Amino acid sequence: MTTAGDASAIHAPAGQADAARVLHAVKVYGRGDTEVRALDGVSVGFPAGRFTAVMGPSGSGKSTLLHCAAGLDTLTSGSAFVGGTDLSTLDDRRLTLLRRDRVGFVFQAFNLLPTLTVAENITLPLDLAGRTPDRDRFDRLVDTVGLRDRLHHRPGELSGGQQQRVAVARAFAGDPDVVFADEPTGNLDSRSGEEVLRLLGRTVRETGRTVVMVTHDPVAAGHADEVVFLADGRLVDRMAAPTADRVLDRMKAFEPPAGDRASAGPGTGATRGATR
Ligand SMILES: Nc1ncnc2c1ncn2[C@@H]1O[C@H](COP(=O)(O)OP(=O)(O)OP(=O)(O)O)[C@@H](O)[C@H]1O
Repeated sequence: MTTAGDASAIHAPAGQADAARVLHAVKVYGRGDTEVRALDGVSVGFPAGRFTAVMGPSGSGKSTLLHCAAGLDTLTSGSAFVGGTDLSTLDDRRLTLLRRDRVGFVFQAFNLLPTLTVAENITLPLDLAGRTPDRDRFDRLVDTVGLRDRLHHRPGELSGGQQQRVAVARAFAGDPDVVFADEPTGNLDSRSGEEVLRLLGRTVRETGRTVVMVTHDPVAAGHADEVVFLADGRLVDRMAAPTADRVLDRMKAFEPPAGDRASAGPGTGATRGATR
């Protein structure tokens, strides 16, 4: 295992194509006194057919990395690729099309359309693209997420866990290159969260899809094939075959020394993750 500060030695396993990656990614918010360097030269690939979790303390740049890798935000410098496509070469229209056709999203807040049924929410990306959903594929997806008896319900009639499973089905409906999930279990109780995590893991393993998930929670990260760790906007480690305990141990290294903890205040990522 590599150590913090030795970022040059952190590589993905050799020989695997990346579904998405960023190279020398820098993201600066604000300027002058208020400048924040949210990403400070991150190079990381997310291998195709794998479930990768992104972890790190609060403010380490996880969401920024996810948003820039997914084309929801632009880098200050460096490059972001989905498959072989360099996002910086796309104009707004082509970027919108790439997000619609090649990327799936799952957000903490579900983001379902309340007036549409479950079935309509799932096929929405395809409908927007003018594509006809493949019936068999749709059926398999509905069975995988366990929502067959809820297809004609509206999101408001579902539990949070069920709503997030709809969001997962929607994210995979268009057969995207990669699904980006930002704290997908953040609004769920631990049992519903566990179901969503198992669903993500199963979908990756059974269909060869790719998932990149930001989380604070070592238990959530333990469902991934690999965890990448950020600290202060830099990639500091990768862990293959993670378990919740190993991830928690690694996160403890980010906590301030005991003497500094009182002044650090509540809510570092490590602390929050450990207590969920
Ligand atoms: N729109 C913005 N304007 C200014 N600063 C921002 C903006 N978005 C993020 N930041 C800053 O960039 C840094 C990284 O933020 P980011 O949300 O990526 O971290 P994170 O690791 O996802 O944090 P958390 O775990 O708390 O969600 C933080 O210091 C944050 O305050």
